[in-house]
Amino acid sequence: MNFHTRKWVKPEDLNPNGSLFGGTLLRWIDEEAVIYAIVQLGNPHVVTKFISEINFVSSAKQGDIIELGITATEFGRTSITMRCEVRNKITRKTILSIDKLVFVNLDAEGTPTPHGKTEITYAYMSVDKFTKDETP
Ligand SMILES: CCCCCCCCCCCCCCCC(=O)SCCNC(=O)CCNC(=O)[C@H](O)C(C)(C)COP(=O)(O)OP(=O)(O)OC[C@H]1O[C@@H](n2cnc3c(N)ncnc32)[C@H](O)[C@@H]1OP(=O)(O)O
Repeated sequence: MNFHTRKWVKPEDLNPNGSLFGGTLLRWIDEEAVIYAIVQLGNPHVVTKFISEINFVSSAKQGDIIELGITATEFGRTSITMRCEVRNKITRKTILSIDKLVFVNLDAEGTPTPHGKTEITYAYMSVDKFTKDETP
């Protein structure tokens, strides 16, 4: 799993207990996951369909740097399924895990449409970004 996105937990991200708001973290994950799905499927018309149990394993506090990891686990006909993990960048302690996030590939009318993908790729709109060995 690649942890591409890092976030610095700031005062505006905190709940009244002083730890990272769960809803804020979920918003960051939804955004990260949809960008991943758009890149993998090569289509900007993608929606969140299903998110499985969310396990808030440990909390993050102000000043922590956290990183979001997403990987595709299954390519369906019109859907892509991903797994997500969030961890503390310094300690590597897991903050959250989600086993299943399903996004659906849509046509211009908003109808599910086959994406034709079967495996993880490293290209977007036919532009190769890196080879597998070069991924950060
Ligand atoms: C590089 C960057 C460029 C950026 C460039 C700009 C981009 C700029 C655009 C940004 C975009 C942002 C997007 C943000 C993310 C939202 O915020 S999306 C908003 C929240 N989500 C929604 O509003 C979706 C609402 N739901 C729906 O509209 C309909 O349920 C859907 C998604 C059209 C699907 O309809 P449906 O009748 O369920 O369709 P159906 O054909 O039965 O199933 C479709 C697939 O879903 C699967 N599925 C259905 N139900 C389930 C379930 N409960 N569990 C698991 N899978 C299921 C099916 O198995 C099927 O998969 P495949 O077997 O074909 O692989």
